[in-house]
Amino acid sequence: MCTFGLIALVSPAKLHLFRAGPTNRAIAQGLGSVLRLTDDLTLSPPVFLAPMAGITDLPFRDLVSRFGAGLVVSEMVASQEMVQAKPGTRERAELGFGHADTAVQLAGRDPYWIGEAARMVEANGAKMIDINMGCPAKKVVGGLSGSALLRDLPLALSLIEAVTAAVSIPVTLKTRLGWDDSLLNAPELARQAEAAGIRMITIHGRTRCQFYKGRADWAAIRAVSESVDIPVIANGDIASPRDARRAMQLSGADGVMVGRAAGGRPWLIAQIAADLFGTRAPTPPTGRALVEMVLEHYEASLAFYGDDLGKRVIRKHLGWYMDDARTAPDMRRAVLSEPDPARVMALIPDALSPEHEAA
Ligand SMILES: Cc1cc2nc3c(=O)[nH]c(=O)nc-3n(C[C@H](O)[C@H](O)[C@H](O)COP(=O)(O)O)c2cc1C
Repeated sequence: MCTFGLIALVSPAKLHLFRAGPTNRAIAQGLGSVLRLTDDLTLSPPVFLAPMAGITDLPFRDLVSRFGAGLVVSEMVASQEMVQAKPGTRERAELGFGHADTAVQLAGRDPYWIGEAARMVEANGAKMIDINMGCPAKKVVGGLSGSALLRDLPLALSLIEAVTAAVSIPVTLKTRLGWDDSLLNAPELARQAEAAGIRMITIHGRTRCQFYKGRADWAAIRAVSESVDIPVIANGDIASPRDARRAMQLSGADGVMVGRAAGGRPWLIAQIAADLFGTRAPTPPTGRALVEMVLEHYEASLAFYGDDLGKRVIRKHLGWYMDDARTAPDMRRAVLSEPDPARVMALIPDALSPEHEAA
């Protein structure tokens, strides 16, 4: 099932669907909803699903794509581990059927391995590669990848160059405002990245040392928007169309990327896009339609990972679906503690029904 290499071959290219005009920023802020990354690749609408390890796997990306998203990004894939086929790594880069609007995100600290991984991802049929220079986790930073690269721009640049030299598909970058308040060097990194061929940059409006504390500073992203001509995407704490509008205004960015708030609400990206860019508004499912969607997500997870891992991975999504449905605590506990997938599926209709809402 997780046949890296086979699945992607049948992804139809959903490119060239929109006409793009002269400059990205003018289009995104004025005429409409198209970002041109290269002559061959446009993204529309510029409202994207953020990469989230353990969350944005193929079943979830697929669901979000079906509601509508200009781009969905895979979980971060460690380059060397992927090339060496370490268990679990290649599944993260799976593209699935029918969705060309997926970027595979690579993390790495060695130009050789990240270049090899990029070649592999392109050969598998990906249309875009994103490089992770934002992950704050100690394990990643300790290995000198993720946001640690903000403290070593020459290494960051050599990784970017290794990827852009290895592939002909567009390469993008995701990072933070800087390492800490005394090193807010995202604009410098963005300028160097643009010169090295990066086609779009996403900025999470926090520093590495903030991890996820405080609020994302959308206004601080403006320094990056004003430093480069490539599209800039604002990220961090965007949970509604109102937030997205404000983030775009304050940051001067060309689009937004939404992470945590999409958990349990796979339609949120499409809702934001409809509000900001006038694309087709999704109908958030309720009642029977919601139950069917959640059951389908559950089954997709079991099919993708196998029952044992699948039932564990999907549990956090079930928790978010139940948060959104305001499921009563006892019912919630029953669903989340049930080990048998068939019994979980039998409980889902009740758990998501209004009678089991918390008082
Ligand atoms: C559980 C989790 C996993 C994440 N994994 C990744 C990742 O693999 N790559 C990455 O660039 N960012 C990762 N992020 C950061 C998100 O992409 C995003 O930048 C951050 O959550 C802020 O956006 P949000 O407030 O919309 O969630 C992760 C965040 C969370 C919460």
